Amino acid sequence: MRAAIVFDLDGTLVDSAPDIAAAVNRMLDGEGRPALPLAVVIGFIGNGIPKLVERVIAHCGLERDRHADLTQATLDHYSRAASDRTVVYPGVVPALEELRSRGHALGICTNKPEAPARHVLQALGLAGFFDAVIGGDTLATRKPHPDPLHAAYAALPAGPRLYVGDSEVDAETARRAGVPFLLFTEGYRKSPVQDLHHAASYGHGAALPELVDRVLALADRPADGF
Ligand SMILES: O=C(O)COP(=O)(O)O
Ligand SMILES: [Mg+2]
Repeated sequence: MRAAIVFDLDGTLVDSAPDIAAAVNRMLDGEGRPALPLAVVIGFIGNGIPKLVERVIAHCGLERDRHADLTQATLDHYSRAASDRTVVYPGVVPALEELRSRGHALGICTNKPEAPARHVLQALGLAGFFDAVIGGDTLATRKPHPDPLHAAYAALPAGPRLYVGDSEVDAETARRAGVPFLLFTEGYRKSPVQDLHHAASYGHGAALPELVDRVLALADRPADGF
């Protein structure tokens, strides 16, 4: 069965938080503010850069009416260094190779803006796996709105659909799109696994190909009601 499998990017395929935190901290440095620890910035990731900056502003007590220019400054810093410290999670490359060799079509639906998302995919050697890349600024809406996910499937050949992600936002997006969700448990999730609506979960990329088979087989049985 050839499926259309769409992946989230940050915290699912790549550990990009160190570069995101570096961009935030360069912006804060420009404001004369101290750097934030990585763990704090990770807690702000998931809804795209504008929301991330809104959370930084609230956390640091910066002026809220600076949101537009602080977002632009963060994006500028990030765009200049989006792949310096970002790494692909273990097992992801062989898993993507295996999924492609089984004939599945792969896509990306991320809240990261599309340009840096494409840059990161290219720089880390992942771009060739994906036939669709939808970023946080590709459409007028972003996750958890289901439209970006629908747009990713629309750009792939028809087939059973799966979404793979790491966060509350991804689980909610899949739920709203009516698509089974595979949860990567080692990304930037904030709540316990059981609080996220998901069909299956995994903690290492190597588990993905078999898990995809299992969830596709389940989804094929109408009584399971995904
Ligand atoms: O940019 C973000 O906030 C999150 O990006 P993601 O959707 O790839 O996890
Ligand atoms: Mg993510």
